[in-house]
Amino acid sequence: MGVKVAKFGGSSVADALQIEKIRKIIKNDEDIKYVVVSAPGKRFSEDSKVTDLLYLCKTHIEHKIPYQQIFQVICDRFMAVEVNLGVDVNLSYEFEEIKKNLEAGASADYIASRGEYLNAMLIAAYLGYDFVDSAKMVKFDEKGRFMEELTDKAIKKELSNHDTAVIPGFYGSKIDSTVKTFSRGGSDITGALVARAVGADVYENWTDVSGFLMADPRIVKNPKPISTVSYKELRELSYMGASVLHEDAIYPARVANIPINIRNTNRPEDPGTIITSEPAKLEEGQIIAGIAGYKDFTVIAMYKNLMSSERGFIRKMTAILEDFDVPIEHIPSGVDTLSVVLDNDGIDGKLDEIVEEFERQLKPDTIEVFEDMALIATVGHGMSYRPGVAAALFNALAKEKINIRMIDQGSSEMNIIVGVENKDFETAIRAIYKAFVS
Ligand SMILES: Nc1ncnc2c1ncn2[C@@H]1O[C@H](COP(=O)(O)OP(=O)(O)O)[C@@H](O)[C@H]1O
Ligand SMILES: N[C@@H](CC(=O)OP(=O)(O)O)C(=O)O
Repeated sequence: MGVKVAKFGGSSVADALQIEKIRKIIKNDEDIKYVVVSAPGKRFSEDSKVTDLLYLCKTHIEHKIPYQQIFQVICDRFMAVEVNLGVDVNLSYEFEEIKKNLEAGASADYIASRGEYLNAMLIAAYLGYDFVDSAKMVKFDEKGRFMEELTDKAIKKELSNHDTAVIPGFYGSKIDSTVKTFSRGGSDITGALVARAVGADVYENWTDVSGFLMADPRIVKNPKPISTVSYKELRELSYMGASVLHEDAIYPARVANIPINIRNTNRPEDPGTIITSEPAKLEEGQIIAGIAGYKDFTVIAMYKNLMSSERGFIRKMTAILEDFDVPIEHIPSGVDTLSVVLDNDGIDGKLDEIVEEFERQLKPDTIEVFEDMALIATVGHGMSYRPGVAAALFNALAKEKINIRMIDQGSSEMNIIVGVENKDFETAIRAIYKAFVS
């Protein structure tokens, strides 16, 4: 008998009906010993995720606006699940505790984490599994940086006392015991950490699509599924916006060589996508594994005569951004040109000051700023050393009259990233998909 870790995302645990589906999945596979769950997600497209409602309570309190009505909506959702599953976990006590902490000024991370906490308690009671709080196992230092080794040891130690357990995803605790969350979508990371610590044979990630698709199904109609893909290809796609798996969930599985299997809770008969160190198995004639991207970047493009022979240009540029505490996404460069791609959230309103500082310290001949840009990555090991791939991609975009503002090809030749205007994002993805896949 083996050991599997199964993570169920928000849509898979959105209400009692969905939780009944996951019970069937678990009962049909005795190897699923450890279950990681998210907070209830959307039940239909206009619905709210519990995590979003929890953050909303916190912002209401910060702005001294009554939060009780939103909190009641959250309580009602959990109470309906408790009644419909026929379990009793003393929710009214839990709600009172959360309310008390909220009013005493508990952090946004604490309040956001309660969705996973309450859902895991309910699901553990329903499955007859132990509830094990992640705050005991997933550790962050005093600055909020994730502590990999300590976490691995703590999970191993704690779970050695439990044959079967339900564990809330998304959060852990700092050394001072306060709650700290991963970034949004972080339950995928918790699942991977548990899989690594218990030496799972496979890490199953259950969601609402039958695996990784070659493009975002909200943009491309019926994109082809990917049956197998490598950790590296998947990390590129996740990092570039394919939200089905958090980009940081890949590392823990990869170091322990644990295959990740993306599955659909609503269609458990589908095999989904298997992720290992092997490159994507492509159909005859197909050269890419997938396309992903996201919006809201700024590109600052500089030209300076003889830039290529100037010493320290890039160092000075990165030092300026470090001083402003702005992370860099990409640095595409030409002979005497250098662009830097920044995430708008990361710029945090400091664009004018950054440009001024670039002008003062770097003295470029020209400096251009392109706001409202989107980045699109076309990814696949099959692209390496194959002539004509970039040309086919640029032709596809030219045919749609889309301006490419920036091009960046990773040294592995496993991806080509193009920058286009936000307004062209969806059309560009469809054009690339059409050129390479259908
Ligand atoms: N390449 C892709 N393949 C599959 N799904 C994708 C892709 N890109 C974006 N998605 C979206 O990711 C969603 C699943 O991720 P998410 O909403 O985080 O699920 P969960 O709540 O189960 O964690 C899908 O419903 C789909 O709309
Ligand atoms: N509930 C958290 C964490 C998470 O991973 O959720 P999901 O599995 O639904 O993406 C969020 O909404 O960010």
